[in-house]
Amino acid sequence: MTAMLETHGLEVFYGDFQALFGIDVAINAGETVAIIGSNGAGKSSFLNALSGLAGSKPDHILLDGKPVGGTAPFDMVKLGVALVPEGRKLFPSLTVEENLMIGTHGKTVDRGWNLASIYDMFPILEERRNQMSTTLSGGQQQMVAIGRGLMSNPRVLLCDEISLGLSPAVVKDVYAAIEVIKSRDTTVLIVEQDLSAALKAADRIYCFMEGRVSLQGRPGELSKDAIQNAYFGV
Ligand SMILES: Nc1ncnc2c1ncn2[C@@H]1O[C@H](COP(=O)(O)OP(=O)(O)OP(=O)(O)O)[C@@H](O)[C@H]1O
Repeated sequence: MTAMLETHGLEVFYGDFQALFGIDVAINAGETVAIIGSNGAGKSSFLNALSGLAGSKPDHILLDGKPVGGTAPFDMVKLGVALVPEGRKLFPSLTVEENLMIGTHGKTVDRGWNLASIYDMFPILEERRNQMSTTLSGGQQQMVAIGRGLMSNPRVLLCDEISLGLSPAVVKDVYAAIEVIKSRDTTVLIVEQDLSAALKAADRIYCFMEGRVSLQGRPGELSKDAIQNAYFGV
């Protein structure tokens, strides 16, 4: 079976500095995959390459077996790969609804994500639809960022550190939304420093260390020690 999205020997450079050293990752349609790893392991660089924000060689990233590495970010969205960026990156001068609508620009296929389905998942956003995004709490802003990504009706949603800086109760809400997204046949790739959140949500995990995959497998099949070794390098 051809994976929906896969990388083969993916390398990412920032000038002379190499952040990723030959990453092989495969994501099948309908799966939720988590990339875990400590600060600087290369998780964001990986998502940036998948979303076209960081350059890569064409055949280092395959979508349905076709080379897409180095494709411009907007064209990746049109191909069905949407990013929920670290730090949310909402437009501060726009309302909640305007921020959500920005996401529709890359939409090429209707997979059922629209304002109604986003508001169904996050009712608080409907209440606040006309408020400026800056007036929302951190958790609500994260909901807008997830909603904006979904508004492009992606095949795969790439989520970078969606629990960062949120209280445990809000993290629970955000991950409840991930369950809804999964149940609607959207493939999800999450980058997460919160190990327990990642292990709970993911069908499979990849652990990165210093720009390389240090461990991969299904959460239930990996021992706590193996994960800690791969994560911290102890
Ligand atoms: N724009 C950049 N220019 C130069 N080096 C960078 C840039 N972005 C990231 N790096 C470096 O690449 C390496 C991987 O960083 P990356 O942000 O991908 O890791 P990460 O696992 O996402 O960490 P974090 O959780 O801190 O975001 C780090 O050494 C980082 O300093």
